[in-house]
Amino acid sequence: MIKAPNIILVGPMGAGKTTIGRLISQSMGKEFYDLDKVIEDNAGADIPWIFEREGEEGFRRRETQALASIAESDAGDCVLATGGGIVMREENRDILRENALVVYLYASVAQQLYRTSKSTHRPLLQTGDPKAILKKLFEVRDPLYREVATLVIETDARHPRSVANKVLDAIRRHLKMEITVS
Ligand SMILES: Nc1ncnc2c1ncn2[C@@H]1O[C@H](COP(=O)(O)OP(=O)(O)OP(=O)(O)O)[C@@H](O)[C@H]1O
Ligand SMILES: O=C(O)C1=C[C@@H](O)[C@@H](O)[C@H](O)C1
Ligand SMILES: [Mg+2]
Repeated sequence: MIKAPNIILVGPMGAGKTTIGRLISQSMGKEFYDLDKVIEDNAGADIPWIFEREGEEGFRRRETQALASIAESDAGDCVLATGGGIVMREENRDILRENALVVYLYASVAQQLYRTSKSTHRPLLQTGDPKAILKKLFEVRDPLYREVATLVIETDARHPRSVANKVLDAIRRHLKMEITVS
């Protein structure tokens, strides 16, 4: 049997990367990592604290280090949920493309807004009108998510379990296709 590669989920805040990542890791029998959590564990502090003390630039440095160490070392054995801004650095996009099967979880701005509205742990949404911020981020980032992704999965109007099943089906189909063409 051909071993599946590392699976990395990208997409905006509230797309469901953490939720869906955990579900598909269980189904695939792979280790699950959430990059935001890895960054927090490495720093011994939470994301709002890192943004406050080190600025977004400090957070992005930590994010690149954490991504590189997981993507390049955990050969084929993990599902990694990233943070919404992972595609902002070209260096990160190269790591993503070279080391994993990347899945873009697409969510409309309306869904992003709804799903992020119940929590206050995302510093970028604390500085103004969340809808306008999410819209602006989406305009910049949607093409970058598409640039690194092998698979794009729509998540609006779907229960997390149903999104997870859709992702698993798409991965299976994709890997079979890779086997027949190579
Ligand atoms: N398909 C879905 N339908 C409805 N709610 C969802 C769906 N996916 C995730 N959620 C809910 O949306 C919220 C945000 O999900 P989650 O934290 O998984 O997003 P994320 O993509 O990891 O965001 P971030 O980039 O900020 O880490 C959670 O409360 C989760 O339960
Ligand atoms: O969209 C972003 O830039 C971010 C998303 C979160 O997952 C965290 O990684 C952090 O709050 C930044
Ligand atoms: Mg998350």
